[in-house]
Amino acid sequence: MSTAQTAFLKGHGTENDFVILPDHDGLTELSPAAVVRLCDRRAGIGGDGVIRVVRSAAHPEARAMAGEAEWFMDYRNSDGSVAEMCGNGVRVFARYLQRAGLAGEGDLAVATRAGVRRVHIAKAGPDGRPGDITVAMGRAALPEGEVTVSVGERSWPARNVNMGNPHAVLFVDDLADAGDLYTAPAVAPASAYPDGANVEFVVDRGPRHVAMRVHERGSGETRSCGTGTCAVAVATARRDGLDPAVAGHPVTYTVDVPGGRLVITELPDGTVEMTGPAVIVAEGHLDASWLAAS
Ligand SMILES: N[C@@H](CCC[C@H](N)C(=O)O)C(=O)O
Repeated sequence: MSTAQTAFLKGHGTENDFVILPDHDGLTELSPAAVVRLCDRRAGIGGDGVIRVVRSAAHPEARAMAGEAEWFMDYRNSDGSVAEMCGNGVRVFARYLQRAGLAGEGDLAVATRAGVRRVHIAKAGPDGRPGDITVAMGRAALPEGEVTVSVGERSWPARNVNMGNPHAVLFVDDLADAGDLYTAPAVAPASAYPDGANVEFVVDRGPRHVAMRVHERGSGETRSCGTGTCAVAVATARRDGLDPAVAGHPVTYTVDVPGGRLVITELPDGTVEMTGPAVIVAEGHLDASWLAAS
């Protein structure tokens, strides 16, 4: 990374936080080691992941989507691994584009490794507070087969939900049942998740209202996971005997996370919409020699 390419921003969506690297022309070599250094909360900027902002036309994985979406979200987990999709990240990505004058309030499309996602940036409030952002997250896939999640000696049946990235959703009596989540819960069978899993622990809060904790693949416990809230809403709806495709009307769940609240709606066509906040908190420049040392 050269000195001319070291601008960064820091942002979060319901406290799922990211280092944002504008690299519009795709000139930056971003190694897994550099991602780990950037996400380090003591020796780096700190974050659950890194979002590189690249023109779709400038990225080999996104070139085919360039006609539909000008911008590609190159998302990395804090351990340096690549992920297909990040729900909170897409909202923060859109907020970055808005702040940079590259998108306005209203509709835009964002290319991700899970495909193009359509985004709507709501108007700012009368107090100037930025409007919430809604993302069309695509359809949830619900692979068949039993899945079990274990923490220590305890095990629960879980639902396999894929929102472009893999999730195991389980219902517990108390969110404390998840334990300290310093290590990843065990998910079996391994064959259900060849690329690993994000794991969501869910409790009921009221009618169509749940709360969750998450252990994210590649990042550990985070304060929120957008794709996770979508997986949770769909899994909870099925548990409650609700399928919008059968009912013929949308089904909405409020999902509380440690870092805030997201509202998730599954539509009769099977697609899922996520609405929530996105905040840019800082903007600056990285020391290029520090980053080059990784
Ligand atoms: N926090 C994200 C998900 C980020 C990717 C995930 N850890 C994975 O590896 O699939 C979200 O808001 O969806």
